[in-house]
Amino acid sequence: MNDSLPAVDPDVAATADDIAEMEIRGAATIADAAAEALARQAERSEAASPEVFRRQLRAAAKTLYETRPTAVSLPNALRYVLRGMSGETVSELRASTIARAEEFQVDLSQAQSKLGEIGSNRLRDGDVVMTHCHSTDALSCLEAAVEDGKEIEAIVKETRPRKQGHITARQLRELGVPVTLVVDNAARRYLDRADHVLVGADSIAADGSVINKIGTSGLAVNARERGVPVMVAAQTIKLHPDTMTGHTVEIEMRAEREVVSDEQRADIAGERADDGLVVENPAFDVTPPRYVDAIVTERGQFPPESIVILMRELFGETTGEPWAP
Ligand SMILES: O=C(COP(=O)(O)O)[C@H](O)[C@H](O)COP(=O)(O)O
Repeated sequence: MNDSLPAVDPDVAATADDIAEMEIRGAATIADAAAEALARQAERSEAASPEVFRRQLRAAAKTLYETRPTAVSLPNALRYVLRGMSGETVSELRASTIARAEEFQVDLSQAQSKLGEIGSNRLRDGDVVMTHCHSTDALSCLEAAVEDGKEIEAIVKETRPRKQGHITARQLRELGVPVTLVVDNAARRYLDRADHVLVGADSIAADGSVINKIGTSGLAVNARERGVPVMVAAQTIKLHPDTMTGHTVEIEMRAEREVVSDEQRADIAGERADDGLVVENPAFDVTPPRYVDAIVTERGQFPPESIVILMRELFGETTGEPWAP
């Protein structure tokens, strides 16, 4: 049924471009923007029939879905909004879609606050927390701890190649948290000072594996070796339902220019042709459950091995593609 889906609203196309180019990034923020884009598509639609309206919304969902493959919050958001599209007329469909998108956005924000309260209970006054990348779910835990009056210090990994650690450092400084910014290679050395490693997630698999920014798995292994507990802050929108039926999570490979410029590549390649030089840039990696101490969600904290129970409760066994009729 996806043949000849109609063109999407320019705002939807712009949101899709922003997600692909990482102007909009981070799993929760992507989900929020995707729900918002579907609402815009519904609002602007001039469909002459309910069937045309539904096809436009499916086309918008497909365009958004195809931007980045790893954060499951994106298809989960699209599926949630499209499943709430109901009514016999275009105006009923429009109203239900917009209402459902708004409900999703409100739930997302409330889940993050709730998760933050739960996660902050793991943090004690005076704790030092090491972070990786930039996660709004992880920051929610730190913010709640600070609001509770706890003195928290942060060691923030830079997170090459895109340096999302700078965003984390800036937001932590806004909260008044003392920050030590370190390059990724310094993480093991600074783990000696850390009481927790705190990261977010793009997807959580049914076996409790955590898919997050490249470098998370190495950090978790080092933390285990150093005896530092690893806490993953992830709303249930990050649970990947397809992994219950054996599917794996696709790891996004991004452009080599994020790692080396054309000039740098030419310099490395030297006199030889480029063929022998390969630059790989995986954006995410998989941390096995044995290196994770707790997954903190808005439904409570879970040992990674038991997350599948929550996943079954929330998603059932079947999912399907977000835009499937
Ligand atoms: O890996 C990243 C972002 O990767 P990118 O910068 O490539 O999108 C974040 O840790 C998760 O998405 C969780 O973020 P949040 O808690 O905000 O959902």
